[in-house]
Amino acid sequence: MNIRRVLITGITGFVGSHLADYILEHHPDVEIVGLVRWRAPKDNIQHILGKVKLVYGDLTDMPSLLKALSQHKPDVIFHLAAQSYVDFSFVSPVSTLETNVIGTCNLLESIKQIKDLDGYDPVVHICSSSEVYGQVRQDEVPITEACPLRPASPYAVSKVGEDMLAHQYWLSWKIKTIRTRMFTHEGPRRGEVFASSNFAKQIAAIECGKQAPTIYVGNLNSIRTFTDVRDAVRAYWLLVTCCQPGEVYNIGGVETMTIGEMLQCLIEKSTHKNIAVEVDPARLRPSDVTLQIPCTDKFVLATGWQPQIKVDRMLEDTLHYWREYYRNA
Ligand SMILES: Nc1nc2c(ncn2[C@@H]2O[C@H](COP(=O)(O)OP(=O)(O)O[C@H]3O[C@H](CO)[C@@H](O)[C@H](O)[C@@H]3O)[C@@H](O)[C@H]2O)c(=O)[nH]1
Repeated sequence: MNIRRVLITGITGFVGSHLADYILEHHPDVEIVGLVRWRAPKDNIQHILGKVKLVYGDLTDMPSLLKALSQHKPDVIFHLAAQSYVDFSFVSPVSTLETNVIGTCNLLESIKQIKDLDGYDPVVHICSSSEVYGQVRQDEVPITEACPLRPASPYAVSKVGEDMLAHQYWLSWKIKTIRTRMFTHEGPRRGEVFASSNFAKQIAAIECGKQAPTIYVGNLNSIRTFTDVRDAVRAYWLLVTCCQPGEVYNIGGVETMTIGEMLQCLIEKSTHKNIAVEVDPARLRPSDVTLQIPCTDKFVLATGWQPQIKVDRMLEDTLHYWREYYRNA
C-alpha cells in the first residue's frame, strides 16, 4: 500500500505523539493530520508543531469527524484517542463508554458514510486493549487472541465494545479495520496517573525536595509484560502495512515482572537512597487485573516485529522525563 497521508486521533496524547515522531523520522514523505479537540493541551507535540497538520475533531461530535475525514481523506487512520485510565472508568463509566464506544462508532459511521458516497476506503487501526481479557487463569497464559473476553472494569467493557464494533464494521460494510490488543506500554510522556509514570514522577519529586521520601502505591502484585511506547508505535506502523483487515492481533513485550518489581527498579535508579513505600488504599481498585502476559505469535509471524528497547531503558527515560519536568517547572 502506498501511504501518502495518515490521520491520528489522539495525536496530543502519549501514544499518538510518539507515533507522529516515528512517522516523521522514518517516513518523512507521509503527511500527518492530527485530530485535536479545541483547547487540548499540546505539550506532547510542542516539538513537532509545524510538521503536522492539526484539525479540529471530537469523537463525540460526528459532524466534526465527517468534515475532517472528507477534507483530508487519509489513506490510514490510527484511532488512538480514548479515555484510557482504568481506575477513572470506575468513577465515570458513562463518559468512558461515550468516548470509547460511541466515539468509535461515530468515527466508523463517518467513514462508512463517505465510503457510501464516493468509495473512500482507508485502512483503520482500532486500538483495543489487553484489558478486554480481564482476569485470566494461570493455565490461560500466555494469552492468545482466542482467550475469552471477561472485562473487569468499565474501561475494559468499553474496549470490548470498540473491538467488536470494529469487527462488525468489517463484517457488514467491509470497512478495513485492523484491531490491536496492546499489552502494557510505557515510557516518557506517559500520563502521570499510570503506575510506572506515577512512581517515576514521585521519585523525581522526592529527589528535588518537592515530596517527602515516601512513594504512595496501590496493588504491587499485578503481573505485567512491559513494552516501550517507541516499540509499540513501530508495531502500529507495521500493522497497517503488513496485517489483514478484519483481524485482531495481540502486541506486547517480552519482559514480565510485578508492579512491585518495576517499582524496585525505579527506586534503585534514584539518587535518593532512603525512599519508603506506603500503600494508599485510594489507589486499590474495586476489581483489578493481576495477570497479563501476551502470546504475540500471530503479530510477530505477520510482521517480524520484535521489541528493541529494554524495560531498564524505558524506566530510565521515564524518570529522566519527570526530572526534566521539575527542572523546567
Ligand atoms: N495507576 C496506578 N496503578 C497502580 C498503582 N499501584 C499499583 N498499581 C497497579 O498497577 C497495575 C497497572 O495499572 P496502570 O498503570 O494504571 O495500567 P493498566 O490498568 O494496566 O492499564 C494500562 O494498560 C492497558 C493495556 O495496555 C491499557 O489499555 C490502559 O489504557 C492503560 O494504559 C494495576 O494492576 C494497578 O492496580 C498506582 O499507584 N497507580
